[in-house]
Amino acid sequence: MSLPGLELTQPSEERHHAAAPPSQINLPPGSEWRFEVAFGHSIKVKLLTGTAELFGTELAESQTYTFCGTKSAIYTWYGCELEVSAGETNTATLDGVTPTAGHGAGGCQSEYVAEETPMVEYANAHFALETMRDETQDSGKDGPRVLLLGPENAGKTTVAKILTAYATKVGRQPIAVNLDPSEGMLSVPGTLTAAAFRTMLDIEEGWGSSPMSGPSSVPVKLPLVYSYPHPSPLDADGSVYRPIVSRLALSVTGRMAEDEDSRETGIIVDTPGILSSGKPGTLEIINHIVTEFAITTIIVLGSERLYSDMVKQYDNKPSSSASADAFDERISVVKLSKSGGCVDRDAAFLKTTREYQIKSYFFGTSVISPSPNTVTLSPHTSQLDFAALSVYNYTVTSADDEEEDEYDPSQLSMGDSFGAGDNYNPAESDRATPLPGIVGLSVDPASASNHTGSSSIPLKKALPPAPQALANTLLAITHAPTTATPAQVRDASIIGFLYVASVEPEKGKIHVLAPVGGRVPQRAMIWAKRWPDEVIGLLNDLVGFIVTLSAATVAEKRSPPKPLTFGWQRVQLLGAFFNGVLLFGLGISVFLQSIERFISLQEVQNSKLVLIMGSVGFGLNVISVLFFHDHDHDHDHDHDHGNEHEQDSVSGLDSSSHDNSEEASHMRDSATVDLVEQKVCAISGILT
Ligand SMILES: Nc1ncnc2c1ncn2[C@@H]1O[C@H](COP(=O)(O)OP(=O)(O)OP(=O)(O)O)[C@@H](O)[C@H]1O
Repeated sequence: MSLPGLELTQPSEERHHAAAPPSQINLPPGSEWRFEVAFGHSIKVKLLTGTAELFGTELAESQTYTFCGTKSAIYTWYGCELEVSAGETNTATLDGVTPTAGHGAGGCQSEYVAEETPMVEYANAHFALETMRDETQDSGKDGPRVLLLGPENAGKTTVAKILTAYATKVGRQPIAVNLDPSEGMLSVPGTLTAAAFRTMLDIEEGWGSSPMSGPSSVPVKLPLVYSYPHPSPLDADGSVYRPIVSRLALSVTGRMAEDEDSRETGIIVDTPGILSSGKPGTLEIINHIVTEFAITTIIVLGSERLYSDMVKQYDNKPSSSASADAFDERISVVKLSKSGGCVDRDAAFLKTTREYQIKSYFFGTSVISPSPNTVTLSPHTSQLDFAALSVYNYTVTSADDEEEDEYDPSQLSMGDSFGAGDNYNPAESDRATPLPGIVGLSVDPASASNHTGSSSIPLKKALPPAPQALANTLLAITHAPTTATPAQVRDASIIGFLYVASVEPEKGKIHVLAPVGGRVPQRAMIWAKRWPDEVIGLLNDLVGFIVTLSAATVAEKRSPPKPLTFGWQRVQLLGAFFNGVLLFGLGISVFLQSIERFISLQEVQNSKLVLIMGSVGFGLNVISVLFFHDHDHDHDHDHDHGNEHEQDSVSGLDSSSHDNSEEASHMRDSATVDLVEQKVCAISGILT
């Protein structure tokens, strides 16, 4: 909307694309350059001289890094010079966000140099942890287990990244754990993850990428993912969150027991800001995490009150580790300053970030800004019979939203958690033993039994007809078999995700987008009905993006030519064979002509036959090449062909291959082919 005379119109395309000239930024030692870039616009940053790091990960000199939709900072210990220039402005990236280039260097919305930073404190925290790690080598005890607490936007994730990056830089292998379902670490939002970091983090991508994101210049990390499709840990009074945290802690402890490097280095746990809000139930969840991960160091950021509470509750108390008594292992509570650079991210920015995480899971990082370092992926569409799927849905009440789902415990089978063959014991898994010496946080046994009883796992199987609400949401494919009990489904780790593009209840079909081709694994799935929020028209939004990419990215990346289908390969091989015969025949013919007078006429006739055969071969080869291009072109635009492609992907690979994540990643790598053709094909398939 515009007001006449005030020129409050939408910024023009020209203004979007007006590239600011490259700026040079000189950073004195111990300072940082803070910058904010809007979604849809990108900036390019190059380190010209000196050394610099982004949240602990060092920038390479003369390498161009592209940033888009980010609020970040580049710090230097010894001083450096940066060159900042405008990148591309992509108008077809993300829905609901108008790409705007700001007035800062390179089109940043905001950018400035800050000389007061808490980086020395953070580095000291790292060296203190290093001292503890060194002690583990001699004594045999486990490395430090660090818990980061603080309100929202206090910089917890940033400190987790810095401590992880510094640890990997000195050759350690920390296990980073993300317990914040509102943002995914190496995964989509709505998950709790853990990953062992042996190699550097990704400057542009934050934590980096997993093998499911395709090839990457930075070594990929393999995360362990559990589904928690709720925005807050307090949903259902933590009765869903706590068992999943226990499960994750069990896996992390198991890894530490088997991996000497991880055991020595320890773990770094990032938490959601709501745990530090003082709301009812938050202290119980903090206690659960401290107990399950046998935390030894609690770092509090940006809240004096929380720090004081934590000191009272935990400081100098023995940790819950089995070896705590033997080594006299005690918890220490530490306060670190919140960086002045921490910015509040509004709801729209966070929503767009989540959308980007989901889109990039399926389409690659180039979905946000095509650049040489981004990856373009090619997901597959398929049509599934809903009745053949085993889809589970959490039927719980949100902390913020009282009217919710059809939670009716009577509908949940009593045998679900204690059924034959199910050895799950909620008393063990859901409740952590309170820390010795810690009082005041024990949970009321009545309320505990409310959530640990056999009928309390609020997971219900979604029965046909397929609910319309499935559209535009994610399905998490678990490792649990389709016959698993709700407890097993909840406790199972995740293989991958499907995006439900549309639902046809009358036909009992759903159209899904999968990161890899082939048959969808026959496993139990968890429907992310509540969280992450709907991503409307994931496919439709991308049509414009694909067109843009066809000109920019595909040409730039010079992707390898699409391999021929087997039938056309045979035609071309035949043509090549005839070509060979032609050349050979030509040679023979010339030879025979030259000695014609010495041999019989019949042989000369034969040489002419060879010549004709060769000509036919040449013609066939030319036709096959021409036809291949025609076919390729048709493939892009023909709806029917899209349907054939869809059928192929449904009846393709056996599901067992999906169990192995490395295999899946390999499949994913091989699926990184010409985007334009495959995407249009996928879209034509999904729209019909
Ligand atoms: N020194 C800094 N300069 C510029 N931006 C920063 C700095 N430190 C953190 N930020 C940015 O501030 C925002 C909030 O930081 P961060 O995500 O680390 O907070 P958090 O406590 O983990 O938040 P939440 O609890 O909401 O997940 C992020 O976008 C982060 O990149």
